Amino acid sequence: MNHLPFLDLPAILSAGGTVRLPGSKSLSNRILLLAALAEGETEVRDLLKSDDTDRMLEALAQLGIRVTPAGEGAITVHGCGGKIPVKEAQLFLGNAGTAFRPLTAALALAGGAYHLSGVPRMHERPIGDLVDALRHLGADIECLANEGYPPLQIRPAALNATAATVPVKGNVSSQFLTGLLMALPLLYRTVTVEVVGELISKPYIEITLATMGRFGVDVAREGWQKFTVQAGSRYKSPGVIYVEGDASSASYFLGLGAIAGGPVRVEGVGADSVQGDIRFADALAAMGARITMGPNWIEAAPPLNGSLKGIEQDCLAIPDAAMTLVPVAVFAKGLTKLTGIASWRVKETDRIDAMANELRKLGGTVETTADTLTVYPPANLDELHCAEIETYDDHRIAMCFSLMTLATPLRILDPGCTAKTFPNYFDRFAEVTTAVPVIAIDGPSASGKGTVTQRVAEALGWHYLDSGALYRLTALAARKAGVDWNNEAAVAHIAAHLPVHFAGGLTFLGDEAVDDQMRTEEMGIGASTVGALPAVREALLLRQRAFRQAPGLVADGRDMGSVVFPDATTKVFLTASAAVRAERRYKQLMEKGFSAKLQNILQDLEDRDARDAARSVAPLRQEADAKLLETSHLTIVQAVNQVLDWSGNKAS
Ligand SMILES: O=C(O)C1=C[C@@H](OP(=O)(O)O)[C@@H](O)[C@H](O)C1
Ligand SMILES: C=C(OP(=O)(O)O)C(=O)O
Repeated sequence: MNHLPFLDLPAILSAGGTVRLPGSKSLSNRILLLAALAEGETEVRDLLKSDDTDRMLEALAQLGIRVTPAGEGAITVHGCGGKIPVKEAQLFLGNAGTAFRPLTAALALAGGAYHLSGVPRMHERPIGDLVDALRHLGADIECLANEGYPPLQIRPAALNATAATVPVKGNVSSQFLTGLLMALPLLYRTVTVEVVGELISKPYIEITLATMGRFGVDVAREGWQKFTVQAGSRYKSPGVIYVEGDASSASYFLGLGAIAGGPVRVEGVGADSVQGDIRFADALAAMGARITMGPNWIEAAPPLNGSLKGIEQDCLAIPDAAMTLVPVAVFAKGLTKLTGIASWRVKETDRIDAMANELRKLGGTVETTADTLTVYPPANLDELHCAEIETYDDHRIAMCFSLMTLATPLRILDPGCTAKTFPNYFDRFAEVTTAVPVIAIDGPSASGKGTVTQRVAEALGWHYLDSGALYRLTALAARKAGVDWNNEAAVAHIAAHLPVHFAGGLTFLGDEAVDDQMRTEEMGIGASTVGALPAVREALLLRQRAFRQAPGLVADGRDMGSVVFPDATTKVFLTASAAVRAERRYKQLMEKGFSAKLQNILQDLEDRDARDAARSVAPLRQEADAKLLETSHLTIVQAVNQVLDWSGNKAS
């Protein structure tokens, strides 16, 4: 599991390949609960292993349901035949709606005392409409903090034996109707659920009915209005049951296939799926993507000619996958308006605000209302820029924004939040994407690496990063602000907010071109001093990674291959003897008309080498995977050609 505070994603050039999907969250948690309530043993195969299913499994264990391993990706649930063994328990259900809502319903009718709680956000997610329906049936449920919200205390109650119908509202979440339907067989009498008003997320009710059917309970229905569970309905184990791949998880890869070259194929869901979120593929097709489908797979590729086009899409039936249309829309021509998404506001976070805020951080243009979100794609993708993406403990925000790497590198905060439904999402993502290549050239001061790096970048038509310049600029900015170079916190603050930009071959700090000021020996010492401070290196990390833009980057520094771009496609350690470097620096200074003493330069270089090699953070050394380029006896052209040769790229 991923507990990193952040994950920096490089920009990507393209995506293609096949992804085997993890199991469906919606199916996994329904199957687990029904297998627990059923008579007999159920072997569940391809179960999703994630936070949400772990919460359900933990709850079932506490309720006395025995679950035993049954080989790779499979478990056996020993059903209780409708009689939950443990009559008193405190259950923590995290932020799993598919655990919280159905367990509330089942336990309210189970005749025990149960305390149900979740993460703070779960206590802000409404459950009042389900509680009202269960109270109508005679259940004793207390909302312990705020009426209509968890945490809940359920107590044994004399259930109302005469209520033949139970009304439930379904305009906030379909999980209320789902929970009620799944629990009704515990009443052992005929009850009809009447849906009051609008029902959202309808396809999830189909998943519920289909799963109940697999466990032997057929629900009679009148459209979307009435659902009747007959007396005598009992869950019976189907023996072995397979969990389909997750159609919502598929959306990220299909979205990628549609925008980034493709094709990308997902395996585990397809035309035969019971999950409504496969209809996300229709929305992509409406945007012009090429979609093909088999019974158990879906493939997406961009339009053959031209680009995707914006659409207006009613998302009421695909609330989860619809979020993926937001990043996809950025790469389309014309605006995309998503409607019917009011429920986004009561999910893992307020998803309308979260998606809009984070897209704006990258430079995107978004408009929102209470129940719509409109994306205005930029005229030019260059308008988008690197930023830190807040994920609000919402797996889908983290996964959605990974698609934005087709435009810019970015930082995902708390990437581990994908564990709610897709623990190793970013590994799968890396497997089907090709990151922008980086040639990392590290080496000591005055080795000539700056010149070689620039020439390699020019030859390839790639971007160029002079990372040393960022350290020099930090030292210069600190000096201008009167901040001591050893004041770590203050210098790190300056580094994080450095108003730097590079234009016309010049380096600007604010409005001032500072190339001459930063290229002095003194600022060289400043760079090495501030560069030894871990907080400063940390503050400059994302700024450096932001340079990794298509078609490629050639980066010059001291920790390019080891720290900043550990996945660099080519790593070079470029050096020369101290004597040769001192001579080169001496000549440079003479040419610029500065006076200097060769012996002093040599001494300074040797001191700096020692300081750089000895520092505890990112010490200067040749990494095991870097190729050594000793340039003492090479011309610049020879050195450039050697790097080009190692990188496998030809000059453009
Ligand atoms: O029943 C289900 O499995 C789900 C129903 C949907 O919720 P709403 O009905 O609250 O929209 C969906 O967003 C959620 O991820 C899973
Ligand atoms: C809304 C979601 O989850 P939950 O099952 O907790 O409602 C989701 O997975 O997007």
